[in-house]
Amino acid sequence: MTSLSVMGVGKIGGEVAYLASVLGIADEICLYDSNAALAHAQALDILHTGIDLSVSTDPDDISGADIAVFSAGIARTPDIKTRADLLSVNLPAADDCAAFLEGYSGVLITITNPMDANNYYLHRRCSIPRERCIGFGGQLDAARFSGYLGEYGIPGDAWVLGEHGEHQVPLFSTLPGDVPEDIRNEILGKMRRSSMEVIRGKGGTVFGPAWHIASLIRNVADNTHAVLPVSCVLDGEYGVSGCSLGVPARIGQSGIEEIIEWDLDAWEKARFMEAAAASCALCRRADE
Ligand SMILES: NC(=O)c1ccc[n+]([C@@H]2O[C@H](COP(=O)([O-])OP(=O)(O)OC[C@H]3O[C@@H](n4cnc5c(N)ncnc54)[C@H](O)[C@@H]3O)[C@@H](O)[C@H]2O)c1
Ligand SMILES: O=C(O)C[C@H](O)C(=O)O
Repeated sequence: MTSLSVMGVGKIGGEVAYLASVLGIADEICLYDSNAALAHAQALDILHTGIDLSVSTDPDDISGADIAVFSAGIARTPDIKTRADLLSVNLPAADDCAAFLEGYSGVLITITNPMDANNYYLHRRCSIPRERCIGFGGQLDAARFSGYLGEYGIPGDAWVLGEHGEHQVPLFSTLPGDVPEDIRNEILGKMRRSSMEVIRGKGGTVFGPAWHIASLIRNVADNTHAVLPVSCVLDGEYGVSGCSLGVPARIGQSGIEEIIEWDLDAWEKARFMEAAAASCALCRRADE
């Protein structure tokens, strides 16, 4: 029995609620949106699948859920160059949803961009312990990285740390073979541009992120202890504090069980520290 609340049930939140329902990950869901008519319609649409689950649109039920997803706010259009550009426009949505998360004792998953800064902001604003604030993005970035590695005929598992944004850090040192710096930079450039190709074509990324968010929710619900690339509020790990950033972490029912510190090579370390500087600066701006 897992209960899930989704705050912001537009393209991504709606798809996550649908997937969590049809995949049997959650059997109790609460859907909240500032557009109450949309939340009502999404609830009805899910109920019309005929799946046996309970669906609420009462915001008072948000804080009772085992897992809460924050996906409310504005998404990028082709005119919005970076996810960081969404900070000030999405803080009001974070504040609105934070009001429902006071004293929250479940696991919060942050989706809304800039995801790392919003994860840090909600951790502080709602006093939710950092272990229970998981930022989503690394699994999606890793899937994209894996696609590019395939294009270049490079074998190995794809991992992406750092910021879910311009400062993402694909790991090449964990691959079996050496990848020269010019190829690393070429692949990183493609990764930075990859979601915009989807946004331009269909108005937003949905299937890719929703699939991986559902998988993250399942890992929490099923207490798998799997190691995944997720954004964690750092307190000295990797030499960084004062922001949330993508790192390998063990995930279970209580949230982040362990942050794992991997040895990065010089190229990765330099980019990880750039990511930390960028994320810390955004987090400070959010706190102002
Ligand atoms: N982390 C990731 O990998 C990832 C992936 C996809 C999308 N996103 C981000 O998720 C967010 C949502 O994207 P989307 O495509 O679903 O957008 P969307 O516009 O389709 O849906 C957003 C929903 O949030 C609601 N909303 C806005 N302000 C609100 C508030 N104050 N309180 C409650 N609800 C509010 C809107 O009514 C809308 O239904 C964006 O910031 C987007 O960039 C992140
Ligand atoms: O790129 C975006 O703005 C949406 C999301 O963060 C994504 O990576 O698909």
